[in-house]
Amino acid sequence: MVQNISVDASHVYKTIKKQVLLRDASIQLHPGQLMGLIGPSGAGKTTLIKAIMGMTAIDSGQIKVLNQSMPNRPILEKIGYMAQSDALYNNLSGLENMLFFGRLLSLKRQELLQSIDYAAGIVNLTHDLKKRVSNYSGGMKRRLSLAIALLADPQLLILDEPTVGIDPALSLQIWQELNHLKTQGKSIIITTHIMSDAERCDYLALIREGRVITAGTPQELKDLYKVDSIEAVFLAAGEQNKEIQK
Ligand SMILES: Nc1ncnc2c1ncn2[C@@H]1O[C@H](COP(=O)(O)OP(=O)(O)OP(=O)(O)O)[C@@H](O)[C@H]1O
Repeated sequence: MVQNISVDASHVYKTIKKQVLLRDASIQLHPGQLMGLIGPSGAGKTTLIKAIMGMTAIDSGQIKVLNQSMPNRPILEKIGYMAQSDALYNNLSGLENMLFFGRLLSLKRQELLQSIDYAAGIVNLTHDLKKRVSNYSGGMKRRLSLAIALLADPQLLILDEPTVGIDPALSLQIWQELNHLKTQGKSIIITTHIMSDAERCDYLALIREGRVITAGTPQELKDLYKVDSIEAVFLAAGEQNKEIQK
């Protein structure tokens, strides 16, 4: 029987110009689960998610998304991706951006318009869609990028730092929607430096120097390191990793 795994990355290595960006990195994610990748800046979180999507070639290891080996173009279309920096057209309005990116999807016009309506509502941009993106704040641009990632109703959502620059009330609203998407069997990967976001993940993978140094539910990790916050887990796991490297 084929196992139902949304993301199965195993023993992934990636080196660029002699710098090892990923070393023996493995993560697994099942339908309906949300995983948070946390780790210091430059640890390899973005590299890992790009490898998962097949956007960056790996040296060795295996990556499967929705049971298919990556890279795989039809599978890539089932992934909603929000990059760390917003890839938006500043001279177009929010709506025009959504129409542009939406047209790259195989949706009928009516379906696309409904999707735009839904996604703009989730991120609270419905009343700003006619404004030019050059007049958006940083947080509004992040929200528009998230709405674009949601357009295809993707099976897998990959969000690189989704709540940066977003105020707490809206961040809560976005979390409610992510939790709702999970109940529909969607899988979600986020990267974050925000500890309150990390606490909301079903699973966390702590990444340091390209390695997944520890993984588990937030509670499992706190129990494992006998601490009461993810911040403390992060520090304790980092110290332990340094000892192992010596
Ligand atoms: N195309 C590239 N060429 C050379 N080095 C790269 C390339 N892409 C990433 N790196 C390096 O790989 C390392 C990991 O980068 P990555 O963006 O994956 O980190 P990150 O954990 O996502 O960091 P942050 O939290 O700051 O976003 C960094 O040292 C970065 O400089």
